[in-house]
Amino acid sequence: MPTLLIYNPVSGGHTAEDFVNTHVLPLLARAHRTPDAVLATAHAGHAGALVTAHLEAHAGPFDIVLAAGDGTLHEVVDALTNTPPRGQRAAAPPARLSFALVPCGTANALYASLFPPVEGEDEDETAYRLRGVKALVEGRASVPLTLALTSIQGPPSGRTPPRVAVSAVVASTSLHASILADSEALRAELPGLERFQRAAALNLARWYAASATFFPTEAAGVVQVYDPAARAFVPHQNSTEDDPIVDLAGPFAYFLSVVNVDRLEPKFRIAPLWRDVTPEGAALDVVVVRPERDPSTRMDSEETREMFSEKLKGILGGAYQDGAHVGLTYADDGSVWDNGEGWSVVEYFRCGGWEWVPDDIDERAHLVCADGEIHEIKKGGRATCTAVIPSDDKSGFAVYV
Ligand SMILES: Nc1ncnc2c1ncn2[C@@H]1O[C@H](COP(=O)(O)OP(=O)(O)OP(=O)(O)O)[C@@H](O)[C@H]1O
Repeated sequence: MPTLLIYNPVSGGHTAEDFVNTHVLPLLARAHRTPDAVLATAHAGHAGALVTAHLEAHAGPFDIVLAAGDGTLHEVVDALTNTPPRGQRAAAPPARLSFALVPCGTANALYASLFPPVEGEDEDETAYRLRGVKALVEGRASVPLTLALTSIQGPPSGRTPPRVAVSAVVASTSLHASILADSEALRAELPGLERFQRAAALNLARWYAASATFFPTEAAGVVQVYDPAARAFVPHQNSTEDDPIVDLAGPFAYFLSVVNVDRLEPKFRIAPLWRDVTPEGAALDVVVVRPERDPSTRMDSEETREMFSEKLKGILGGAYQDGAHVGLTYADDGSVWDNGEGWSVVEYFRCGGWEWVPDDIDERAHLVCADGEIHEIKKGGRATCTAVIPSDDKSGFAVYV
């Protein structure tokens, strides 16, 4: 199958070029899979343009070896989904595009989720980073990717058509979108994961004024929510087959949906159920924290937000303990337990889609993050996110595992 190798020389710790030359190209050559082209990205947005141009000139299906992080993968799936087919892309029926990922980014959420690091296993780092390429050269089947399509719409009276952001990892608002909006400015100073922690500290006390709506998955027919007592997904109490849509009032502290991943960093398992209870068909897992579920939150004030920010830090810290946050509940006095009794602290939804309508007065609630890229909802607008999966094994995107 035609193979294209693309690397982003500035992803993460700038290791991609050296790693490709030293390890990836020799491995491909030994397997007689020398790429038809080896291309380096020269600027933001270039990965999408390179792949689109290549697919317009050559017929698929294609394998792409991608040495980069999640943001570069996002550029490729976003560009191909949003660019009307021309050339070979228009002449031939849709062809599947399969990626062999080489983790060279900062977070590498998708790679870490597909190949979760095993505690105590002392595989060396080079072998670990070559697992995706090994799966390709060993001829393993690629696994289809679910996509999250987030339509960013302006006010009903506006004339700009909605922009559809395509995610293969995350679509979020609230704290996560604020972190990604602020962390980019810290990239030069802090090239590693620390920049996300620094940006988190700046934003932990913010609450986001918005309302959200959840739509059911086709498979379940209802919106599901994780029940810490049952340790399982159950139908949300407001979702029935006749009336499955669930509305949620703000304020929100955290609102993050994922596809394909259970973690955002190798050890940060924010959506553990994605891996523990594999979704059937197209689905999104959405992790929500609403501060007013805390029984000790009596009124909204700066002091309350500061106090809740400490609690939120502890709650999200559960993601570093193998996803323990999803089992936390509130005692009557607002303290947080893990005994399964009381209100769940985190609302963990499995749904087919969601809608987010920010209040006009809250500027930060207008930010939406799609795989690290930040979009802004115009005043009076909304964001609507839907999960989609390839309709057959000849279309869409897939990854070698
Ligand atoms: N030559 C280049 N110069 C500057 N920016 C580039 C270049 N090539 C690509 N980019 C930009 O680099 C950004 C970051 O890349 P990428 O997502 O691969 O790494 P990362 O952000 O370090 O990792 P992760 O997304 O896994 O945390 C991409 O969004 C892309 O727009």
